[in-house]
Amino acid sequence: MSLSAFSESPPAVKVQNLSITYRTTMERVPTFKNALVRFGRGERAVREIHAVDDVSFEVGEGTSLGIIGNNGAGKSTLMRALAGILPPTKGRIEVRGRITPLLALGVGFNNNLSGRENIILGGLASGLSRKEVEARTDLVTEFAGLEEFIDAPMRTYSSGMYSRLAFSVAVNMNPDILMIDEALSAGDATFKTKAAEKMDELRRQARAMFLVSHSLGSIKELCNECIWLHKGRLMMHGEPEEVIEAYQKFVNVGPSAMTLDDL
Ligand SMILES: Nc1ncnc2c1ncn2[C@@H]1O[C@H](COP(=O)(O)OP(=O)(O)OP(=O)(O)O)[C@@H](O)[C@H]1O
Repeated sequence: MSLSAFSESPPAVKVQNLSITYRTTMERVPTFKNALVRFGRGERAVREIHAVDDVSFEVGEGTSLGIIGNNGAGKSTLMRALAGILPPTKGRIEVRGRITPLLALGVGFNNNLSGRENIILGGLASGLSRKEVEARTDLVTEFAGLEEFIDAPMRTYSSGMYSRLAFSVAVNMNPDILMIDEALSAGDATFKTKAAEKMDELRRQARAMFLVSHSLGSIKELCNECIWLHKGRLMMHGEPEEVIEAYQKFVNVGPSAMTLDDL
């Protein structure tokens, strides 16, 4: 499907020829000896990873965009770039509105601080004033169901408690553009239901929503558009049904596999 089919409403996000390249050193612990050996072989000390490679798309207001693709396809990197955490190596990103930068849930949390202090951190990071964040602290705590633990350091939290708080921060700061990376895996079954309801509400309010998930069922349920990335390239942009079908054909797992975690 062509991109123009989606561009009736003004774009909330416009991505043009975006490339993100990571530069990493070859060794965990660089040594002089290894550097000499590499120099002798004429090898370079840095490795470039083209995590996002010349990707262009537009998302109109009111869109819920699912982002799918195998491990390492570049989904989280694209989300980080959209949130302004990673600068584009090449290309442009235009965003209209305030974005919540809590992506992979809890990125940016400090484990030595209490839950309450991390709510403040997360809120400030999403562009609210301290007063605005403080006014929301009880709501965030209550949504996460962590009233008793909110003043304990986050290192003492279970992983479920951790992700419940991260999700609650992400969704309760009233972002214009909501970005969720695998949110639906947050917490137990009860919390999942609550999370899904909250996402539904936000989807109706937010200017746009981005959801990265390996759960293709969730993408179908929650999104009205979908992009599929493969090795940093945009393979397809269209309606979730058709993009998921093409993706499943591509990975040859058949339509019955709704979760592709092991890819
Ligand atoms: N900080 C980093 N430094 C170097 N390379 C990175 C970094 N983060 C990601 N990469 C590489 O960039 C590529 C894309 O990674 P990314 O995390 O965006 O993929 P993904 O689609 O979100 O994967 P997954 O489904 O496993 O979460 C991978 O090859 C990965 O190894």
